[in-house]
Amino acid sequence: MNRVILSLKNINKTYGKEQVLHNISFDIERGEICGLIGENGAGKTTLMRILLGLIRADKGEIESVSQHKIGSIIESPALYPNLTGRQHLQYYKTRFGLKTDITKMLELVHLPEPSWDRKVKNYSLGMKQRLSIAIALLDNPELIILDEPVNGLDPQGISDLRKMILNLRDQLGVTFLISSHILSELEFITDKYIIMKKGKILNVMSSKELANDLSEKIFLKTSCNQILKMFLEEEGIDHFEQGDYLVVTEKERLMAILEYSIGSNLVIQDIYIKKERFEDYYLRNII
Ligand SMILES: Nc1ncnc2c1ncn2[C@@H]1O[C@H](COP(=O)(O)OP(=O)(O)OP(=O)(O)O)[C@@H](O)[C@H]1O
Repeated sequence: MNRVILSLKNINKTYGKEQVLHNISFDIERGEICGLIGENGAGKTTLMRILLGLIRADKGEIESVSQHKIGSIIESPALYPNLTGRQHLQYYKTRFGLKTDITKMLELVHLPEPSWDRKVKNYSLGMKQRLSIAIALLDNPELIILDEPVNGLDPQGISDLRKMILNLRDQLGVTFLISSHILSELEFITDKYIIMKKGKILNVMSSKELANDLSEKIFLKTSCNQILKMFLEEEGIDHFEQGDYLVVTEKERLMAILEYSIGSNLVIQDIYIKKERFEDYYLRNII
């Protein structure tokens, strides 16, 4: 079975004289959680609106599962302050002639039961997000598109949203395309990163590839760092000093460093390896 459920080929979009999307191409596979990452103005929202058929691309092709199987929360969803959560789902269910079990949807998005019959004007932002996702799920979509869903949520809200997205993927097999301008917000849940800059695709990489790309540094504290430093300089091993530590950026030279230290009777007082944070990688490579 073909696992690709959405395939973009050379999507271009111009507003007036400004070309905001340049030859955007990538595939999304069934059940994947894809992070669409890019700084403000990179073109994420424009691309998502094209995917949803809200605006037209100037050029390019989108091959997808049937359009009605894409759910989305792309702009602040139309929530009515004086309706309850349950009434919202009932309203959309009737409007679109659906047969979905409303209680199941409310449970799936982990909206606490006491709030089901409370007016939405009393909901927190996180609860509104969950209700919006429940609405998007009503039509049993294969793909859900979320535009910056993390915006405005506190750390607990972000963690709850991540758990909910994983649950929906695992329980219903829903595929997600989620935009964010902060890489670490989607860390731990994203299978694939689609990284955009100034309307272009900079990179499409799996989370594993990204993890391998994160640099690692060895922090070393010995009984005499000066002796070790001389060795590093002689051998041309890239390093710098930070407080009591020598920091080596070439992890593959670790064995040589340890052999030298032991051979020179240096006592290794502390050693640890620190992996680059997602955010630093992002700053180093993307912005
Ligand atoms: N309706 C429009 N008319 C003219 N220009 C537009 C329109 N919508 C977006 N743009 C421009 O297109 C570019 C991409 O905007 P877009 O909103 O897609 O980026 P984004 O990555 O979603 O940014 P953000 O993270 O700020 O939401 C920007 O330069 C923006 O000013």
